[in-house]
Amino acid sequence: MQQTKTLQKRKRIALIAHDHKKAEMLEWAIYNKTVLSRHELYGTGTTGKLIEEHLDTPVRKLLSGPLGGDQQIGAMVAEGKLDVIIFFWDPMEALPHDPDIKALLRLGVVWNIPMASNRASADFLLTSPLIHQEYEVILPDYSQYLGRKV
Ligand SMILES: O=C(CO)COP(=O)(O)O
Repeated sequence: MQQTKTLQKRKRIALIAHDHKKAEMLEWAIYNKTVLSRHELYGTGTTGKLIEEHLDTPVRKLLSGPLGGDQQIGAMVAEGKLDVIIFFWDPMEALPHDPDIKALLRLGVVWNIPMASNRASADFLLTSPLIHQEYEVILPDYSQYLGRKV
């Protein structure tokens, strides 16, 4: 039988931006302050602090990315504790925690999480009627992997 989960009206949204993308993330977040403040916001350390200060909206701050913040967000995804990820990652610079970034992006796909990596897609997500709706999502079926002998 297919497994589903119900996404509440108030979404749990993770906001993450690399250093060269922080200004863009902040501008986007300020522009979308009204919508964002209706949801539960999470962020990696520095991004979260920046957004909290400028939006005057509480953001649950995890560790800074290079110190494990991406992994913490990834763990939340795996545990079904996040609904949306807005992650403006830097396509122009290699970062020391690249494996963590890749791991987070992978888990977002594994768990069928709506993810935006740039402003255009973030706008699509935030203007979707689903952002304020309660709705049911079908969870991916990984029983074939769970049943496999390692
Ligand atoms: O490095 C990050 C994500 O990979 C972001 O971390 P900060 O928000 O702490 O800068």
